[in-house]
Amino acid sequence: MAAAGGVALGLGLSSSSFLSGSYKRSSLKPKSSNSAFGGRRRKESAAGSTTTRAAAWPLPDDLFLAVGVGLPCTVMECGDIIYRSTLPRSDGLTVTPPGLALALATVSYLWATPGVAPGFFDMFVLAFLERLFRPSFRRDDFVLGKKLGEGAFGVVYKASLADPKAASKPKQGDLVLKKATEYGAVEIWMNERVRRACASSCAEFVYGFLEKKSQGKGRGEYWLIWRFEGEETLADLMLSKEFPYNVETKILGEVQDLPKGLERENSIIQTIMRQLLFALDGLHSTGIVHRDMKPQNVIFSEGSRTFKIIDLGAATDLRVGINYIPKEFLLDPRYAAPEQYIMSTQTPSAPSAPVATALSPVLWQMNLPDRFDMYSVGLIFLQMAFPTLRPDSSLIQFNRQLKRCEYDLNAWRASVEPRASQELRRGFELLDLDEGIGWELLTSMVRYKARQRTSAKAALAHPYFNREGLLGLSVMQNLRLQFFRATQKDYSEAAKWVIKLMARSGTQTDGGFTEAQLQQMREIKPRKGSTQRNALASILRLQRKIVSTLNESMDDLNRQRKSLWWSRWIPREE
Ligand SMILES: Nc1ncnc2c1ncn2[C@@H]1O[C@H](COP(=O)(O)OP(=O)(O)OP(=O)(O)O)[C@@H](O)[C@H]1O
Repeated sequence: MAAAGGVALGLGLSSSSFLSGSYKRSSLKPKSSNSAFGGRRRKESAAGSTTTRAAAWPLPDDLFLAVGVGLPCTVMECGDIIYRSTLPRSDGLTVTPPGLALALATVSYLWATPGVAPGFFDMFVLAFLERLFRPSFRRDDFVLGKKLGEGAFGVVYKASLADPKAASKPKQGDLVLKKATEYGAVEIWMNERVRRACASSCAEFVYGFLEKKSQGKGRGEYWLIWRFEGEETLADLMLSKEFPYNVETKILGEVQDLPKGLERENSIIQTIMRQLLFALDGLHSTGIVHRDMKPQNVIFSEGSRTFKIIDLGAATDLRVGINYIPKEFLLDPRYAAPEQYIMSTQTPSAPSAPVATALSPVLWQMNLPDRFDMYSVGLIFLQMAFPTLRPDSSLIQFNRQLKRCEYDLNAWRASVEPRASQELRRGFELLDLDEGIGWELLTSMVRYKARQRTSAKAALAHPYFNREGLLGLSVMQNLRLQFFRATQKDYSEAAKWVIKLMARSGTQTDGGFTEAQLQQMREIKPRKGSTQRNALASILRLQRKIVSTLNESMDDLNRQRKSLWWSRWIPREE
């Protein structure tokens, strides 16, 4: 009966692995050379097209038992059933070109911005560990100092620890405390995410907690704690007449031994821009879009001598779909890009966090949401170069002018340059240094179409940040510049040109398109009166309605699911 037991165990295994098991060769001796088990033939089509194979044993009472299912030997390697040496080796992986391509594609997808694999690691390992070792604080642990600011999302104070000697509390030094009135939990999540993914991009976050209301009624308040980075924001520094020289000493620790002038100012602005883009690239690479980039939200960190980003209250984490609501409208009109939404309005609200993470590279590539911040940084660059555009009123006026020029900076320049003031002309001169490389970078950021704007990573690789300017570019850097220029071109103009060309040369006999046909291609409108067309239109309308209803119900479901998911991460009341 040992054989019967063995057969039962062997169900579903291929005959090769089956035979390398506990059978003794003698007990399996076939009666004929082409039948593995003698007595019965395998149920296998001659062409090998069937995948079902029956194997049976003669048992003592001529009883046949057990059926195995496996691939036919025409498909898989079975080897000679008697001599093991002829069986295929089971020593591991065979690398094939399609397999390798598939593996590479999978790895690139998992690591493409904003990063599916790092996202899962962050969500299920790092965030979990951080929660275990999180220190605990209460509002009473701090003494509030002067008010630093009050915005739409809360009140910010300078603060210090009530008992600096207390164990398990953060190191000495001043802190910043924010009592969040809105989106407190989201801001805590964002800051914790940034601390794990790109700590140097933003002000150092210490902790966030939920404090019960003193009377025990209501939801309680969220408090956020950061290390105090410094007294001045970029906005404060830009207000000074000394800008950008007032930043030079802060960044370098000393004044450069150079005469004051455009070259020196340009190199200081370059350093500020590099630091800003570096910080922003850190956020974008991890799937966070700030949505409120402005000089007021860039603080100079005295400790690291760099500019850091603050105020993640309006930020959105597209890796896990947190605070991402397509219909939401959150922006500062002075610095906001012309598009109202960072994601297409056709995109439904993000699904549950793990699903959102898995799909995030697709959504990111479809919408390029980071380009919203790039427009704002472009405006900061513009304000640094043109002192006249620094006051709010001038920036608002500039925005109006740019809108009139259809967001084309070159058109704006052409309209203002002939009657420009001395100060405005100086700004153009600064950006025109090194064959206009600064102007080129600026125009690649401030564009109407998000897709045509450069990313923070590409901007950092721009030759503007090369110290010696264009003349000092190596062959590789020159190639990179050519590539950058090629990717920045507006190909819609080229498409229009091709269409025009086709119209001119096209005739029906030549097989080309006539002007009338092209017009039809441009605006395909349904003709009236066709019953077939009307029926098709009704079906399409119905289909659209079903899809939008489904999306809305999915959104509702996801909102409920997400609120459950959220409760795991939001700090509980202390
Ligand atoms: N880590 C920090 N170190 C030093 N100062 C800080 C820090 N964080 C915030 N500040 C100061 O507090 C001010 C307000 O901070 P923040 O912008 O985060 O608050 P807010 O309530 O969201 O304000 P708003 O809505 O106006 O942007 C900042 O302008 C800055 O001067």
